[in-house]
Amino acid sequence: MADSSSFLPPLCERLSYKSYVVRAMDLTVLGLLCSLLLYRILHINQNGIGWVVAFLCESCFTFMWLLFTNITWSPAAHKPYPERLDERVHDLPSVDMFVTTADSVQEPPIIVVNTVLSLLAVNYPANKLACYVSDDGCSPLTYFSLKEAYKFAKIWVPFCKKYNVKIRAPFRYFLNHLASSEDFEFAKDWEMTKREYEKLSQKVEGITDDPHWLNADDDFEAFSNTKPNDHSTIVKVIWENKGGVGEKKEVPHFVYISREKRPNYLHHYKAGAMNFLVRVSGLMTNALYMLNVDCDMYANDADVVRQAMCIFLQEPVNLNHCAFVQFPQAFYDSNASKRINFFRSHLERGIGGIQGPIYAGSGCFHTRRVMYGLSPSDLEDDGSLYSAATRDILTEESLAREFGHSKEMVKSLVESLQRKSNPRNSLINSIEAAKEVGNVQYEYQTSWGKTIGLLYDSIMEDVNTSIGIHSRGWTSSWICSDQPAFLGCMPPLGVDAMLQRRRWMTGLLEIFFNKQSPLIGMFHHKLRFRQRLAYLSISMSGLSSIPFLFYCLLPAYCLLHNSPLFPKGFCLGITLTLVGMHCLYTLWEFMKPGFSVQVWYVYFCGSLFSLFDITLKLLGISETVFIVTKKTMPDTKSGSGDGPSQSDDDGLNLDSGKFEIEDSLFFLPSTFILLVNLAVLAYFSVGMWSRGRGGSGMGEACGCMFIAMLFLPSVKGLFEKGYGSRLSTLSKAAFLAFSCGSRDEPENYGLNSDSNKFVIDDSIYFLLGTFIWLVNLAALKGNFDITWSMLSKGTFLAVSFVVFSVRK
Ligand SMILES: O=c1ccn([C@@H]2O[C@H](COP(=O)(O)OP(=O)(O)O[C@H]3O[C@H](CO)[C@@H](O)[C@H](O)[C@H]3O)[C@@H](O)[C@H]2O)c(=O)[nH]1
Ligand SMILES: [Mn+2]
Repeated sequence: MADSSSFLPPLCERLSYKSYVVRAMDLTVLGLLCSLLLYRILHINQNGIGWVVAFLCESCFTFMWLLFTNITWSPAAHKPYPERLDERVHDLPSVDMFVTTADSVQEPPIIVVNTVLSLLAVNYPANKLACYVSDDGCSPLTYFSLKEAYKFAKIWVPFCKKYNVKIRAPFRYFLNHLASSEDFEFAKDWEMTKREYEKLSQKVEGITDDPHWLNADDDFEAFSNTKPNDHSTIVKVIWENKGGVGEKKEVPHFVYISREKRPNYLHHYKAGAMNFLVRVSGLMTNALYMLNVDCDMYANDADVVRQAMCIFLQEPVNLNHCAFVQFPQAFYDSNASKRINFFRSHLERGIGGIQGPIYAGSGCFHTRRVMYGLSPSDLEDDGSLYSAATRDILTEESLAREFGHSKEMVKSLVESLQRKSNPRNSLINSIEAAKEVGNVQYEYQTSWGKTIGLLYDSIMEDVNTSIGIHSRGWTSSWICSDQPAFLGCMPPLGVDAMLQRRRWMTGLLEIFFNKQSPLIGMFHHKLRFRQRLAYLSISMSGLSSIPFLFYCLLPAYCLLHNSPLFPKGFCLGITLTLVGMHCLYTLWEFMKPGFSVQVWYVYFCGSLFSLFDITLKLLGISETVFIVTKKTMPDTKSGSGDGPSQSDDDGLNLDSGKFEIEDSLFFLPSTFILLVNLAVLAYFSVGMWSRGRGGSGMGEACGCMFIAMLFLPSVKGLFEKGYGSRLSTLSKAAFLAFSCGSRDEPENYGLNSDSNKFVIDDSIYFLLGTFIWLVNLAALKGNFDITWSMLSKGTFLAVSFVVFSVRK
C-alpha cells in the first residue's frame, strides 16, 4: 500500500518535549522531600504520634512524586503531515468508526447526531469509511434521529467537501455567522444548509416517545415492547455506500446497532458495547483500523483520519509496532476543558515518551488485529503473520473457541489477521450474522473481554485495555496538534464531576487490584519498566487521598496535643521551601489554565469516595457501576449546573445494585476538615498565652490556617449551588468533628496545665456549635423551602450538640 521510496519526506515525526528546567525542578522537590524524611527519621524518638503519621504521609507523597517524575521525564509526541499522505500512499486503508451512546436522556440524540455528522464528513474517501453507532439505550428516538441525520448528511457532506469546511459538526459550524464578504454561491448554499440543519434539529428535539408514531412506521417495530435492559439485538443498515454518482457516493456506510440485553446478564457497559461493535464491523466491513469516539466527541479537525494514517503507514512499520494512535481529548465547555486538557495532555505526553500513551476511551484509532489479541511476536518484519503463528492462530477450532461460534465471524477473522482486504458483499446480507454475535450468550466461555477486544474487569475499560496491549509489547502514539482533533463535553463542576471522577478512580483501583495489576510481574519485560511505573502511578491515584486526608488533619491534631508537626530551624526552611515550591510549581501550574480550588477539591473528593466503592467491591457487597454523565450542547448549557440532578436517596439503590452516596455527602469531607481546623484555630488563639514551651506553635497554626483557606471555597460551593441538604452535611460533619474531639480522656477535658498537655476544652464545642448555627441560619435565610426532613435533621443536630456539650 505505502510507497517505499525513501526520497520523500516522512509522514510523521517524533517530537521530544524534554526540558532540563522541568527535570531540575522535579529533582529539587524530590531532594527536599527526601531530606525532610531523613530529618523525621533522625528525630522520631523525641516526638509523638503526629510526627510518625506525618512521616508516613510524607513517604507516600515522596513515592508519588517519584512516580510522577518518571512520567514527566521525557515527554514526546508525534507530529503527522497529512498533506504528504497522497504522494506516498495510493490506496488508503479502510477505517471503521464507532460511536457509543447509552441513554437518550443523558445523551440527547442531537449531540449524537452532530458527532456522527462530523465523522461522516471527514476528509477521507467515503467508500473507505463506515460509521457504526451502538445504542445501549435501545432508544427509537436515537434511531429516528440517526435516520434523519443521514438525510441531512446527503446535503452536509458534499457541502463540507465542496467548501473545505474546517469544523464539520453542524451545531458548531453554524455558531458563526455568515461573513458579508462571502461569494454569492457560497452564501446561497450556506443559507440552505443552515435551514436544513435547523429543520433537522427541530425534528430531533421535538420528537417524543409517543407510541403512535412508533407503531405507524414498520421500521420501528423492533423497538416495540423493549426496555433498555431487556430486548433482542437490533441491527439497522441506515445507509450503504454502493458507489454511484453525486451525493450517493459521498456518504459512508452508516449502521445502527443495539446488542441484546437481558436482566441478570452482565453487559459490561461500554466495553461490552465496543466488543459488539468490533464484531459487527468485522462481519460487515472488516476495516484494518477502527476509530472509537464517545457520543459527545465530535471530530473537530476534518483531517483526523488522515493524520492517524500518517502514523500507521509510516515506513518501516515494524520498527514502530504501533498498536493505536491516541488523539488529545479536549472539551468545549470552557471551565472543565482546561483542567482535563492540561492533566491528560501533560500525563499522556509524558507517557507518550515511554512506551506510548494510554488509550483514553475516545479519539483513538486501533488496529483491528491488535484488538484480536495479536502480539508483535506473531508477525514477520513485513507485517504478515509469522508462519508458525499462522498454524496456531488460524485453525478453525481455536478461533471458534476464542472468538465464539459464528462461521462468518471466523471467516472475517482469518481475513483480518492476514490483512486481506475482503471485497465487500452487501451489508444487508450480514445482518443475520450480526444479530447472532450480539446475543447475550455469544461471549460465554470465549476470550472476549478477557484477552480479546476491550477488557472487562474494570469500569475504566480504556486504561485496562491499554495495559493489556502494552503488556504484549506494542507501542502507541500520541498525536500533537494545534487544533484539538476531538471536542466533547464534561459535566460542570460539582456533584456530576465528582461522580465521574469517583467512577474513574474506582475503575483505576479495580485495575490496581485485578490480575493485570501493574504491581504483579514488576519486571515482565514486554511492558517496559518505566511504563509499568506510569501505570502504577495512575492506577494508584485513588489511594493518594488517604495520606492527604490525614495530612489535612495533622496540624489541628498537633495543635490540640501540643506536639510539634513541623521541624525547627534549618529544616523548617526545607518544609517551607517545599510548601512554597509546591504552591508555586504545582498549584500555580494547576491554576494557570484557569483552575479553581474547587476543581482540585473535585479531584480529592472523587478519589476519597472511590475508596469507599472499591472497599465494598472487594468485600463483595456491591458492584461498580458505570453511571453515564450528562451531556449538554454548549448553547443550552446555562441551566445545567444548577443543583443536583441525581436522586438524593441515601443507602442502597436497588436499581443499580450499588450503594449510592447522597449528593451532599460529597461535601462532607471538606466541611469536616474545615470545621476541625477552624475550631482548633479558634481554640489556639484563645489559649495562646497559657501554653507551655516546646510543643506546637505558630507553624502548626499557620498550617491550620492554610488548610482552612484551601477548603473554604469548596464549602462555599455547598451553599452557592443550592444543594438542598447542606444542613444535613453540616450536621454530619459537625457530628464527626465532635466525636473526633471527644475521644480524649475525660480527665483531660479543660485546660490542664500540670500535664503540659493541651487538650480539648468544652468551649471548643460551643464555638463549633455557634459557628454551625450561624452558618445554618445564614443559609436558611436565603432558602425558604425548608422541608420537614431538614427540620428533623436540624433537631438531631441540636440534640447531639447539647449531649456533647454537657458531657464531662
Ligand atoms: O453502558 C454503557 C455506558 C456508557 N457507554 C458509553 O460510554 C461513553 C463514555 O461515557 P461517559 O458517561 O461520557 O463517561 P466519561 O467519564 O466522560 O468517559 C471517559 O471515561 C470512560 C471510562 O470510565 C471511557 O469509557 C470514555 O471513553 C472516556 O471518555 C459514552 O459514549 C457512553 O454512551 C456505553 O456505551 N454503554
Ligand atoms: Mn464523556
